[in-house]
Amino acid sequence: MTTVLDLQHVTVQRAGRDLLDDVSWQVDDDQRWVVLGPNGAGKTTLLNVASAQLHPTRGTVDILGERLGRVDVFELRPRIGFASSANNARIPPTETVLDVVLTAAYGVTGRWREAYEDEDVARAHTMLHDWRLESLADRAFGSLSDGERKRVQIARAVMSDPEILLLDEPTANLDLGAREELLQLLGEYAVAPGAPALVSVTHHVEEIPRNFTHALLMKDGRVIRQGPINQVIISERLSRLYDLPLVVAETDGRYTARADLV
Ligand SMILES: Nc1ncnc2c1ncn2[C@@H]1O[C@H](COP(=O)(O)OP(=O)(O)OP(=O)(O)O)[C@@H](O)[C@H]1O
Repeated sequence: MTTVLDLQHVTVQRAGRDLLDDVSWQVDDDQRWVVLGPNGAGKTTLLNVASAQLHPTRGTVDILGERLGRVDVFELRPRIGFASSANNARIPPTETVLDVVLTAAYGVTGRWREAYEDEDVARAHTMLHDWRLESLADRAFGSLSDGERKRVQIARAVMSDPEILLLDEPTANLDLGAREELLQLLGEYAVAPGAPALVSVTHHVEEIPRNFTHALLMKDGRVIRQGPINQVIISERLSRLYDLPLVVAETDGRYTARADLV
């Protein structure tokens, strides 16, 4: 077991506000985390720190054994997979799905004059197969549905064989079928041999994939609770998080929540 993320007393201040407030959190390589919390809780800010995009105002951040502030982030970032809708804007809409995934091997978006190794092309096809994108290989990224784009973002993030994979709301805006398809893939990936540590931000307990092991609850920039998922995603804890009486249930590794307002 290796610790891949280690945040100690991390505070991020912007415009006089604490977006993160004294956050301490450790992720080991065999753990799969879900991060849950209301709008504005600081979840995306936390992922931005964990992906070496943002430095803390106070506290220490070690990612893959390297201390932020001491390491060259341009060497560190290729070791971190980060799939987020915010990255969509960087992908040229005319780029083919195959090229969107393939260019990840070179840390660029937009194919230009790179010469690709056969090995990389073969790996890109494997990624398309694993994330059920093979039939879309030649389609322009800009022509895809939201569900297809989400899978392309993840395939791209996984292409460079990251040591930690961060997912920001991977199932947001998906219809029921697309959501369930992606949750199935993520649940399988969570236990796939050689899969990296996973951290997935979500708004809904229904969107937690199977086989996730840990949960972190956030509110107002602070960690409210963290630990093994079956001790955190429970009625009492979520009711406190959302200031609402909630009934949380787990069936076959999937969760549901509803207000208990009868
Ligand atoms: N650069 C910034 N300057 C000032 N405030 C910011 C900045 N970036 C984010 N915030 C604020 O910090 C808070 C946390 O934002 P963040 O995006 O991390 O929350 P979140 O939990 O991901 O929210 P959501 O679920 O709505 O996506 C929000 O109130 C947001 O408005």
